[in-house]
Amino acid sequence: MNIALIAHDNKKDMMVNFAIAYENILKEHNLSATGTTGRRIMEATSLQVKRFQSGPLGGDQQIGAEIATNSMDVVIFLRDPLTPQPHEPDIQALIRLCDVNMIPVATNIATAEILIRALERGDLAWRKYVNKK
Ligand SMILES: O=C(CO)COP(=O)(O)O
Repeated sequence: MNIALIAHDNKKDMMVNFAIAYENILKEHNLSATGTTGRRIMEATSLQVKRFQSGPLGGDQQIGAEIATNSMDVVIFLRDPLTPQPHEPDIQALIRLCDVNMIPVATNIATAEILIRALERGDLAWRKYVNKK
């Protein structure tokens, strides 16, 4: 499965802890991330992560392009709803495209935990059968 990992600055420690806690599950998948999130995950774990641009510099749009072609299977995006983001339109567009393509997306840690356990159980195996680019 192709998994996107994204976290706003106030949620990056949480994302790093998530990646450490679930490293054994995540290592079985193809991981992508926005620039800084990906760097932080790779510094803290032995996971290999394909890094796009930093979010405010276009990383959300790059991952959005993957989502638009239905090439992401799971998106974990730990958003900070209490801090204004300069690239808010990019964030909204990314989440909208998940809904367009029915891609499972978690925007907080509580849902992220549920999604990763669903992934481990094989509940997301149906993603293999959707049309990809
Ligand atoms: O801003 C982000 C998502 O909207 C995250 O980008 P970084 O991982 O580069 O900080």
